[in-house]
Amino acid sequence: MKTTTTKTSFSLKEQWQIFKMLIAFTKGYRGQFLMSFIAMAGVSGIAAYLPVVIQQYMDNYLRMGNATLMITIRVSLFYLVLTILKSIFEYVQNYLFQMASERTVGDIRDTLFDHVIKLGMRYFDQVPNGTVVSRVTNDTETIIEFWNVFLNLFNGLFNVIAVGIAMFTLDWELALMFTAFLPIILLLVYIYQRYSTRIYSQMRESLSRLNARLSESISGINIIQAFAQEKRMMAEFDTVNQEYVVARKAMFKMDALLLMPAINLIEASALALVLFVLGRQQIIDASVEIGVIYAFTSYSKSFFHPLGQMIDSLSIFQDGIVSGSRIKEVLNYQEMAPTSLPGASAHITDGEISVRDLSFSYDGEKSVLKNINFDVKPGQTLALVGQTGSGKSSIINVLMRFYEFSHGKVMIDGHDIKEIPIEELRAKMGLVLQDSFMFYGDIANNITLHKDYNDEYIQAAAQFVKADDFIRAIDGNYHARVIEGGDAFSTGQNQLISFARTIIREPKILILDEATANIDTATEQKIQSGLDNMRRGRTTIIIAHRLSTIKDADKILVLRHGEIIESGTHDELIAAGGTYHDMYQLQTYQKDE
Ligand SMILES: Nc1ncnc2c1ncn2[C@@H]1O[C@H](COP(=O)(O)OP(=O)(O)OP(=O)(O)O)[C@@H](O)[C@H]1O
Repeated sequence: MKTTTTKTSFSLKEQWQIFKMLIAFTKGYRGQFLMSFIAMAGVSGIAAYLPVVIQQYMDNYLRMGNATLMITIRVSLFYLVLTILKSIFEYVQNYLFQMASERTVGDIRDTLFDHVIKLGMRYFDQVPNGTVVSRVTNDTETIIEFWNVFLNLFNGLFNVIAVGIAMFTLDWELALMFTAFLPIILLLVYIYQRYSTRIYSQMRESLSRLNARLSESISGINIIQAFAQEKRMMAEFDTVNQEYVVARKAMFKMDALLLMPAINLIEASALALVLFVLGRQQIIDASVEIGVIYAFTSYSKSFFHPLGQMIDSLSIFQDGIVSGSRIKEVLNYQEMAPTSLPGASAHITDGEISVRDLSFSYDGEKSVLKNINFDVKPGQTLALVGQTGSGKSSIINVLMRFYEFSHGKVMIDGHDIKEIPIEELRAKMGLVLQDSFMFYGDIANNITLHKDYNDEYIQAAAQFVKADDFIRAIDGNYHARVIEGGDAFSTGQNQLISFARTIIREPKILILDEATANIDTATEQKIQSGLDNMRRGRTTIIIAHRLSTIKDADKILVLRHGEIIESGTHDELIAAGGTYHDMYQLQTYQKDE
């Protein structure tokens, strides 16, 4: 399945489906949207009625010369009350609409996050982090704008209806002249829609190229600087930036030409025509009511302007559809993280592992593990060695159930691994990776991961893995701030914290995937005693490139191209004089040199 779309134009049917998906999110807030539309109808009604109040005052009183002070005050007060009422309706309309659309989009964000956090690792292998972030933030933000399109759309519609009724009531012939301009507006909508779709899609594509270039540059900044690639990156960025500027220029040109100026022109023409007709009538029979002229002059603005806003919104509609399609795509991605079988209830008690005929592939095509068989008794240590890409981490990925496997059997304590609930599996298998991720918070939170352990327990865990000394030496001790990613501490210190995080959960099985690879040999020796403490009495699987660190393992498996090619203890493998022997010789030789 394709996971990231760059598609920016959609057929009507596709647009309708995306629209339906977005509309489904309004479910809990339809009452608010409805109330907002009712308030909007009120605003349009009052706005259309206000000129009638003035028109009647002018034609019935001023023109007739019978406007008393009392009448004038009454008309003014009436006008004032209507205006205040209109403002209240406007407030209700905007407040409810914005509230409902913010809440809807809040729900979309939650739904997206809840979905993404449960997705299988394959999704994250295929989709760059920046893209996932953009789906949950930028694309949902666009949906707020998208709802505003409907605000403008209904506003325009209510206005046309209310002003239309008012105009026809006042003078149907003049009203007909105004409405005769509507087909021109429709033509404008058609032309604008045709050009804007193309121009906006070009603009969005160049913006997404710009974002991609930017995020690539920032994530690879150390490599860019180390290899003196700044000039090339600047030139490439400038090219995509210029493309974006050109696309935006095209959009401004189109907007400047087609939007408000065109609407203003139509409005002025309609008004000119009406004035011409009224002027002629005045010359012929002096029957023109001055208030009607006033009313039609105000209507020309309120009739055509909301229509202009409606056209302006059309491009945002397209943006919303594109963002909606991306949101839909994420929600439709159904390859979830592996789960246990329904009703799974097995427990891990001793930590005995047995793997039979395990084959595994990430993409369903290329096998990265072929026919893997091994057993680890409780408390034993198994080491996996082999060249880069030989499949060591893939075995861990299968054991941790990060990826689903389709061939073979993995048993823990005699239970099929799929019969063990995922929570039980993750609670009893302690994983330490090469890069220990630190969460925003303090050291204690990073050890407990917000589970309820008391302070003594936290300290005991840190002492056990030899992390206590360094933690006590820093300001704030266990409550020292940790920034996301753990940049405040050294790699070794981060690793010690992650050991404490693992050991506090008292796992039955320990998995160390190059846990000391980023640490210098001197620090590694210090950390080693912490690691030895962790391993004692626990089934342990270790991946290590430095073979000196796994000499004491009960069994060593040597992998090549996803297959086990040698298996035995360090002494047995050295005696066998095979690949392990050569690897060990090479490392010892390099060290001696
Ligand atoms: N997430 C993934 N998606 C697709 N293929 C992958 C993925 N991770 C690893 N591979 C492929 O699977 C094979 C085995 O990789 P694996 O990471 O298990 O090797 P490794 O022995 O742990 O290597 P290293 O020592 O470099 O960590 C490699 O060919 C690799 O390209």
